[in-house]
Amino acid sequence: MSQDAKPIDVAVGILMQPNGDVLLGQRPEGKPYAGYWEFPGGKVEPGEGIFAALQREFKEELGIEVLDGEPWCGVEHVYPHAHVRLHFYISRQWRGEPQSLEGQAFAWQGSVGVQPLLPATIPLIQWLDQLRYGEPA
Ligand SMILES: Nc1nc2c([nH]c(=O)n2[C@H]2C[C@H](O)[C@@H](COP(=O)(O)OP(=O)(O)OP(=O)(O)O)O2)c(=O)[nH]1
Repeated sequence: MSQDAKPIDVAVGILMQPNGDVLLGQRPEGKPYAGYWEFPGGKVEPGEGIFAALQREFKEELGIEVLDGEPWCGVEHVYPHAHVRLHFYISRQWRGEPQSLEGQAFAWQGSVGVQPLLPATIPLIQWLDQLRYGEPA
């Protein structure tokens, strides 16, 4: 895909527990960057709102209903396979217990220790630590 192509919008959700733990998932076989860790989410469909896409993806992948989401930050990244515009939301309220409906591995993480992470997601981890634990002294 050409780097000039219009970016693809992707809705991404960071589920955050009261203790600050966040949920990561591992990309399945058959997708670009299979085995890499990411925050759950996926491409926004034509005519779909970003938060609606996020709710749909969480229903499909994890079987939960995301009840609220605060837009947090946007990141654009050009991969060899696609030019993506990622819309990250932080969600603290959902209904149901996450289950792996599409065979992916998921992990709740405090300080994120799973590796490797998708390149565009790497900077988020430090920003997230600043959000959860404050600026380093
Ligand atoms: N979900 C998610 N996607 C991310 C993150 N970081 C990052 O660069 N991406 C990129 C990888 C992909 O190019 C794109 C998401 O597309 P995808 O292929 O996983 O989406 P999808 O589930 O809708 O895929 P499909 O229906 O086409 O199979 O966003 C992240 O933290 N979470």
